[in-house]
Amino acid sequence: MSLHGNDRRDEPSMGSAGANGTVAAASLRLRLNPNKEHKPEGYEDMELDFSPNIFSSLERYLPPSMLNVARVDKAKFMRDILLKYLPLGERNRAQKHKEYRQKIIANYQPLHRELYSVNPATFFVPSFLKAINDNTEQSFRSIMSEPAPGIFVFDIFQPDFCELLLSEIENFEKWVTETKFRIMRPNTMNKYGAVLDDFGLETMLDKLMEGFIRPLSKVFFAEVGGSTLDSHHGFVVEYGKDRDVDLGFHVDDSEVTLNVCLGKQFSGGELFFRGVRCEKHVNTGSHSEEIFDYCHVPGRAVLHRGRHRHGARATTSGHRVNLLLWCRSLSNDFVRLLHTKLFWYTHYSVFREMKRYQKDFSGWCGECNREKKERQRTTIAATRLVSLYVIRMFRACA
Ligand SMILES: O=C(O)CCC(=O)C(=O)O
Ligand SMILES: [Fe+2]
Repeated sequence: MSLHGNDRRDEPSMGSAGANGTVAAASLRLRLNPNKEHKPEGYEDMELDFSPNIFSSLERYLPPSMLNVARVDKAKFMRDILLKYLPLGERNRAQKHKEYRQKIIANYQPLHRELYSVNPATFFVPSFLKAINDNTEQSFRSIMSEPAPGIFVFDIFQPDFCELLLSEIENFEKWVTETKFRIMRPNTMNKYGAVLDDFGLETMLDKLMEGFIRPLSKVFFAEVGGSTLDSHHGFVVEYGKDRDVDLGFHVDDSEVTLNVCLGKQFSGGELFFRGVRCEKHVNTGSHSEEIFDYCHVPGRAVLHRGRHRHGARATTSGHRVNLLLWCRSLSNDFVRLLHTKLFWYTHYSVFREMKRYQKDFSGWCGECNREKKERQRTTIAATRLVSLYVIRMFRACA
């Protein structure tokens, strides 16, 4: 079992927290709880080291005195805090990656500019759009099926959008071949595919996550950080002849994963799911009720927890391209970590690191859940035994 990740891991380092609901980070202080009334600003148009969404969600943790200062000062304040806890190696890596991206963006000419910002009416099928606009659990359920617990399936993209995106990807790959540019693949398990964020689609995908996937995750995956998704890794995987064949059993480096088939014609390539597991239980066996296979349909999305173990079977003919959006929750957990003295941060999810310090994930890990039930059964059985014993004692004395 592998963590299907594109990022490295680092060890936590320690620091100190203040006593009054704010964190002393040298002279920098953040609130312990977010100010829910405060409406954060957008940071999309600014040159920042982290995703604009992270700044928007972190803004709710600013001390009251900072809330009304100029946006650029708020951004600087938050950037300083984030950089302070980003390990040096990680900071260098992030800088190199930024330069890599800038080189691509300066040289690659997009084919379909209309893809680079979200246009709901041309991107999404009307049923999906209506459900998102209605924004209720009932409206979401009306367009979704849940063929296995925690796996949601629904139509999302219009065929024309899928075609346009496929042709943009082909155009990018043509450019890569012609210029012999050495691109980074989406992650360690793929030899093919491309990172959409690297050639200009990051802002569009951020909007897709923020406006269309977070509302769903807030309802269905709140216990794993679904309501605070604030950054993503967006890429396509490609299977078929001269491409990847299949994908091994893994968990994603995400809190919530959106997987949409863009096309084209293919057979095989089914996803197989085998239950949700925390870090400790990731290699445990699966139970019959956790076994679920799913066949991809172009334009259709599968939404699941990143910790829902899965893999993809061989694509036996044709060519399959899927869009993957690994959605992550960084800032809220970053603040909580500051307050719990675990002053540690990298641009991948701190939420998952926190799990190393927690023990019971029975809310979503199948195995923790079973262990908890087992503990409850044992406790009940023991209590009964003791009661029986006491009753017998009582009767014997009477
Ligand atoms: O091929 C697929 O549909 C699965 C891809 C996947 O699970 C991943 O990239 O994390
Ligand atoms: Fe995956």
